[in-house]
Amino acid sequence: MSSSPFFPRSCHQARVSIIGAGKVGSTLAQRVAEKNLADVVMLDVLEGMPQGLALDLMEARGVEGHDRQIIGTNDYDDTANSDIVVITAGRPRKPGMNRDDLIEINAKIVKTAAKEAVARSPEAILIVVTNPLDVMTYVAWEASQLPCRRVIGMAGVLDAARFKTFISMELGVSIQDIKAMVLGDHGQLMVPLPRYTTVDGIPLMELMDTQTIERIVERTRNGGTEIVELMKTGSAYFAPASSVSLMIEAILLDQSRIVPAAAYLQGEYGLRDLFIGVPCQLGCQGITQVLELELDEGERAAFQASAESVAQHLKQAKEILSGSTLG
Ligand SMILES: NC(=O)C1=CN([C@@H]2O[C@H](COP(=O)(O)OP(=O)(O)OC[C@H]3O[C@@H](n4cnc5c(N)ncnc54)[C@H](O)[C@@H]3O)[C@@H](O)[C@H]2O)C=CC1
Ligand SMILES: O=C([O-])CC(=O)C(=O)O
Repeated sequence: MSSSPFFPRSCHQARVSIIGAGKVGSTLAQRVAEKNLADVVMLDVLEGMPQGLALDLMEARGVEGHDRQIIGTNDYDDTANSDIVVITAGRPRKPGMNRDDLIEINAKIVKTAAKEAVARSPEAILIVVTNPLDVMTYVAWEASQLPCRRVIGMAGVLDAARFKTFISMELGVSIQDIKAMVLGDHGQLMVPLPRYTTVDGIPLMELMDTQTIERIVERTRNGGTEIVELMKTGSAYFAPASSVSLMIEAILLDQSRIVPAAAYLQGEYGLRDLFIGVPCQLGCQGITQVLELELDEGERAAFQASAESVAQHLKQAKEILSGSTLG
């Protein structure tokens, strides 16, 4: 077919595949397409559902005015040659549950999704969203057999966004002036770092008393739970989708941004062989650098406790996947 002047294509149209077209996946598809970052393929096990959502998003183009292609599918072949694969497939938690309660149900889903998607996009960068995040990122990495720096877990951008939100609400200042850092697992033991958090360069500790900071840190740790308890069915998806979209933008535009994300540690922070939230530099190769922050005694102990919890739950996931605890 001769190329038409009415349908220009750049020499490389970036393509993002999203495995799991539920709340987070479909909201992310909208963000990626409407920010004009990439064409999007949404895959789900439910027949017709990703196809219907994709058609709806295609029709929105008539108003939003972009030319991105959005495809819905149940077939992994349609995800081939993606630049980025995002895994959002799996169950969200219900009120009263911890994220770790999802290990059993989500480990097999994530393992299959990573294997099937990366087999068709061997050059892709893999971003994992499914909970429990740090453990599922490890499961996806092992299944995909990708180099570790091309597998990244999304949580820190979201946790830091929540920390920034609560600071901005407390001080009545624009969120644009706040920089916040959160380390550790995406769970009850996450480690928001007030010492590395600033408002237009002013250390947070000069603007708030210790008690107020402690209250905001606790609300940040409970950020996901607060929404689960309010919603009753399902969990947060607008801020999670925005957070993944920021990471996709950093990678596709090779922005060298520093964001907290779950990365594979190989001796950094004295830890090995696990994924956990640390400051990472993101570019077109994935994680180009893991930054090691100087931690004081309390911060180091909190990070260590967080890592121990991830290691313990990772062991549980490995046992489930090897079949040794299957009844
Ligand atoms: N890392 C983070 O910060 C966050 C993680 N999450 C997690 O993301 C996951 C998705 O959350 P939601 O989108 O709200 O859930 P959802 O239930 O709306 O969507 C999940 C989708 O996965 C699909 N799915 C299930 N098994 C599949 C398979 N084998 N292959 C392909 N698709 C499959 C389901 O049909 C469903 O459409 C949950 O595990 C949730 O806990 C959610 C928010 C933030
Ligand atoms: O709370 C949940 O289960 C979903 C999630 O990870 C979050 O919103 O932080």
